[in-house]
Amino acid sequence: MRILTAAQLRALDQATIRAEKITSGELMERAAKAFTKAFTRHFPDPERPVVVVCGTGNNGGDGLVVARRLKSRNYKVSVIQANIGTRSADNQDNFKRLKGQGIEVRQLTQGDPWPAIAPEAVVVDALFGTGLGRPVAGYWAELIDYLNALPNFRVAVDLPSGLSSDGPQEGPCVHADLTLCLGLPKLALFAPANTQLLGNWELVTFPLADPDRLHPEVGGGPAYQATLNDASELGGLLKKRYANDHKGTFGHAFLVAGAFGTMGAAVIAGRAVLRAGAGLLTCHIPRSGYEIMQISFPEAMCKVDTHRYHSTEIGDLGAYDSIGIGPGIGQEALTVEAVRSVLSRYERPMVIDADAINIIAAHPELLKLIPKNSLLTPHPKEFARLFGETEHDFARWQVQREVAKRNGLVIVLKTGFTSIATPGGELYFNPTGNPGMGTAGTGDALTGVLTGLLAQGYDPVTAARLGVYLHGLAGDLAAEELSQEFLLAEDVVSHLGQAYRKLRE
Ligand SMILES: NC(=O)C1=CN([C@@H]2O[C@H](COP(=O)(O)OP(=O)(O)OC[C@H]3O[C@@H](n4cnc5c(N)ncnc54)[C@H](O)[C@@H]3O)[C@@H](O)[C@H]2O)[C@@H](O)CC1
Ligand SMILES: [K+]
Repeated sequence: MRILTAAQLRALDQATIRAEKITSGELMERAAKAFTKAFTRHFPDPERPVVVVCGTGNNGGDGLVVARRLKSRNYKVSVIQANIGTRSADNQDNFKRLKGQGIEVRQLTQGDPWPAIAPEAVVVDALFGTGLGRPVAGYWAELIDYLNALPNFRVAVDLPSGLSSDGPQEGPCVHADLTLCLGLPKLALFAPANTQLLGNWELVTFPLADPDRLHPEVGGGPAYQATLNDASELGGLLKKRYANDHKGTFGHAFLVAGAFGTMGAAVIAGRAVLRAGAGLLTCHIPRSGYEIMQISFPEAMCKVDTHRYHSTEIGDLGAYDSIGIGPGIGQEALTVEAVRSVLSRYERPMVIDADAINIIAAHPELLKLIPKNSLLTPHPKEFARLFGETEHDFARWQVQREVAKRNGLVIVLKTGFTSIATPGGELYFNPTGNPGMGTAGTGDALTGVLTGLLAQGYDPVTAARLGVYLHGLAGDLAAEELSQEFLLAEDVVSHLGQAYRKLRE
């Protein structure tokens, strides 16, 4: 599913109107109908009052249609009409259509005292959407502050009013508890800095033209800026398994993980490699980790280092279909040399995580040794160590894209909505996962999943998109069953089976 800028969304609306021979009013009706359906799912009780706060653009127009539609379902709905500027044509039409419906409308003009809103009412925020042209200021900014100070549950139409859809946040913004985003996702939904403003968000879909056909209309460049991974596409990327397949078919993975005190990282990552479907796994570990590994994880084969506590000398790599390196390896000088040697000798895409990333950050000359199309999986702090600090989420995505392209790498930036930048310049966002996964070892599990997918012959971009999705989905299924608080990394790994099954459905 494509992620478009506000300007591209406007072009898409026009393309839809032309292609389907409908009016803009009919498109607004479509959007508001889909919104109302989602809204009534969240708030099924028509007795609970709903106050729709409408602006004068099409976001306000949506709000007016929503009010009319809720009224026809017998909801106790009223409207506050904020007279911000000139009404858009569809706003005007829908304002007229409110007449005679028995909906109370209160007008709000600059300088008016704030309207009273019953505390149990759901406030529907339809002041501004993607048409926001500048930060909200003056009286209307104070209205936003007033709404934010109320105890009411706030549901945003399309975007919380005041939110910048395509860039860093400037100015006041409604703090929504729930955002029902219309049509296609906007980049702002994925920015960690916007989490508090958006509340939970959901996408409300309705038929729109195909954005991939928009190119000429938006004046060059790609017709979309990023893509949201969705199950229907990813499910189709899963490889089939045949009756005569055997462990050789599914690849032999090699994992360099663990040190004295951090052998758990090797156990978790190793389990994830095989649970993701790789045929064979060999782990390179320091001598003191040998019993730990063999006892807790008998399915793995072990290559034991000459050093008791760290990995220092890593042997022949020729036999392996994929390599994962980094979880728990530490940053000892001898380990730095071991990483250098692996990076310079292996020629296929590999997975680089955790301490291997920190080692590369401390020895930037290593970046050039990384085999092309390898996967790097930094979290934001590791990303900053590698590629420098950025001012905001949008700048970081830009840097992520540039470094992925320049170095020919797949960069997996681990956040709430993990982003994946590819050597071809694409940016993908992942929708699965939950805060319960913020617990020790889940990153090691992701390294294992990715290494396991590469071993099975998935191309690196597909491995990243699938791996991040499956890992997050396994975490979601585990949290559903066990609660977010209870979750351990091993629960994520043990739910990979259900995640695969669900994705194949
Ligand atoms: N495909 C879709 O998703 C559709 C979306 N529609 C809705 O249309 C919205 C966009 O509508 P518009 O483009 O009319 O824009 P908005 O309704 O978001 O706001 C534009 C209005 O606010 C004014 N304005 C902008 N920034 C301001 C500021 N800082 N202070 C004061 N006034 C300001 C503008 O001059 C204009 O009058 C979307 O967010 C969505 O809700 C639908 O109606 C049509 C279909
Ligand atoms: K809004």
